[in-house]
Amino acid sequence: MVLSPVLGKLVSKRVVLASASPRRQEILTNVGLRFEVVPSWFKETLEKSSFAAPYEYAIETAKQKALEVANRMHVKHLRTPDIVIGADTIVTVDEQILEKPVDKQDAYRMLSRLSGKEHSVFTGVVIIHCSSKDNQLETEITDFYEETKVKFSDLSEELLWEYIHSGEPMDKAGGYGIQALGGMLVEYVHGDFLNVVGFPLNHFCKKLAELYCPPLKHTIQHIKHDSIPSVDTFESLSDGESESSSFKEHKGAIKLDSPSGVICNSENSSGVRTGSVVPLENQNGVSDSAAKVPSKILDLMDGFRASKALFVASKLKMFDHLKKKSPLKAVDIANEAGTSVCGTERLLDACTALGLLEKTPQGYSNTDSANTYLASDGEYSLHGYIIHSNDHLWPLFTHLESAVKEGSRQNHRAFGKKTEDLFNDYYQSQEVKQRFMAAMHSIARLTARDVATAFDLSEFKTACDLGGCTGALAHELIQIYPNMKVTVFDLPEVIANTSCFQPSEQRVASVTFVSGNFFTDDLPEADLYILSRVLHDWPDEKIHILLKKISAVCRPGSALLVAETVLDEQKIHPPRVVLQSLSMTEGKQRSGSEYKQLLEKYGFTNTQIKITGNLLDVVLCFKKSVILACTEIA
Ligand SMILES: Cc1cn([C@H]2C[C@H](O)[C@@H](COP(=O)(O)OP(=O)(O)OP(=O)(O)O)O2)c(=O)[nH]c1=O
Repeated sequence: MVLSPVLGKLVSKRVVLASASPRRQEILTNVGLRFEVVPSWFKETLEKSSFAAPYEYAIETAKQKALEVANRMHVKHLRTPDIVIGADTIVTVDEQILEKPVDKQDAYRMLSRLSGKEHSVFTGVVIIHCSSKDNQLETEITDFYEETKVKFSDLSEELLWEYIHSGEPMDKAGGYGIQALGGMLVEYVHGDFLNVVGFPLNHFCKKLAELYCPPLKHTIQHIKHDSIPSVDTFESLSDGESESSSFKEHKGAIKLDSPSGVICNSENSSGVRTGSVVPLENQNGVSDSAAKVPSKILDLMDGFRASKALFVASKLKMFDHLKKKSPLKAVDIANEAGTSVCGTERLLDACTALGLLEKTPQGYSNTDSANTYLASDGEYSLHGYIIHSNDHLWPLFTHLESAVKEGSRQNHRAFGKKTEDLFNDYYQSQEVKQRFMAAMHSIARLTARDVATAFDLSEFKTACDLGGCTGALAHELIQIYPNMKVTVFDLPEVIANTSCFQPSEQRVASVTFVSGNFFTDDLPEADLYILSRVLHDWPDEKIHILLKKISAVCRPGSALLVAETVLDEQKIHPPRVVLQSLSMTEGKQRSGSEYKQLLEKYGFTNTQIKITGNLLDVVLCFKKSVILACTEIA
């Protein structure tokens, strides 16, 4: 079992831990999993006597906890998670299930039952894969449990009450915490220690490996040529790395033009279906070796086609046409877009193959996510950023080879202008300016809620979003913190163009736009300064000027909030951000410890980092010598 390929696959997914347990959060954070925490509201009231075995009760409770969160996120927040993890820990002694004590007497009752005896700790875990079809939540559930045996020594009354008065038993199954003071009660532990603490990490990692990197089936497939086995479509082929085969069953016809041969199904040890390919020349007999199809590499090879298909369909507003009316035939869309019918049909089919559209005999329709993220008018539309990617990033990336050889940004090759000229260009040409602002607005809208709620900011009465562009984050902040007033500080050319991005119904008075250059002009006063997607773009000298200025104006009690994607300590995850670095800006992406170090240099301490699972993570730090408690919002 190797964990990094699994984590690599999960990094682009919205993973949610449906648990308020700080122990579970810590255990999963320690292995490098990136996840959001959304505690479950499910009440642990299942009828225990209806379960044949205690572990069944723990699994069912874990399942209900996770399903409650998956449903709530799906319905309320339009944010269907990809994976929800739930867990439930119980202690069993003399065939009785003990959960968390309700009061000290209850803790006494539990602990005295455990005194001098061996008991079992069961944790039930579920991993739910979620998807949304026709606005309905669809789930695939994997569950397991782990048992650990723990023996307590004989506990005197005195010791029992001393322990109960410590307060530790109250939020723990069985009324004790083995990882802290409760450790003194324990004579021995047989099995996974972390299982007792609330999460069986070893079993969980094995399960993830089974789901995401199933072992390759090297054994030869025996195929009789007169009995064609049931077949999968090409998408389900696995090189041991493809996600599609891991937990989705594909049914369909044999892919006749498959270059490699006939594809047949097999089941691995965990009951997960995998595909293997039998070379054509061996179909009449027994194959010597099952060829591996490196689907991940093939996907990477073809990635540019997929990106460009998305860009062009967005640029031609195909998702907008289909949002207004659907289903539509290729010819209707071609008429609307002023494009060729045959070209449009190929593009629409490509978008369908990529899962962006649905195709029926009546024509093409948007999927739910195309309606939400690709049509240009949606609240969370990525249209602006997609157009920026097509018009600005794509030309830059065609010169990647020169960029790597020269170690510099390739604006002169891509646009015939030097970096400096091009940057000025953003504020010269109205079209380029609007495009850039729309791109920034796209990302800010999509991330604003997670950035604004990563920490409880309610104690800050005034905030200043430096380089806050269209004010998308500012508007989210005043929604969540009605007593906050936010100043958006940006270049005059930007501020002059913000009107078309303003929400109609908001309390506009709480957001003020101020023009200025944050490197050279005085900064507005605020309790909280915000730098969202700023630091990664600038070289160290510029960052020095900016952070020095912010530090100088920060009053005691003031804080700085940095929203950036925080890299892991090896600086290889998440891949999206590592790839972003290839555009060779003079700035750089940083890991959590690098942000902490950087901010400390300018007198900011008590740094807290929240990995949100969204495109931006959040770093909050406070001006030195002032200690403020800032609690996370779950
Ligand atoms: C036995 C034991 C339990 N525990 C904890 C693990 C669990 O957090 C808790 C059992 O309660 P659970 O109901 O499993 O979990 P929870 O209420 O803490 O969180 P949520 O329901 O939101 O997921 O007891 C310890 O921390 N140490 C121990 O030694």
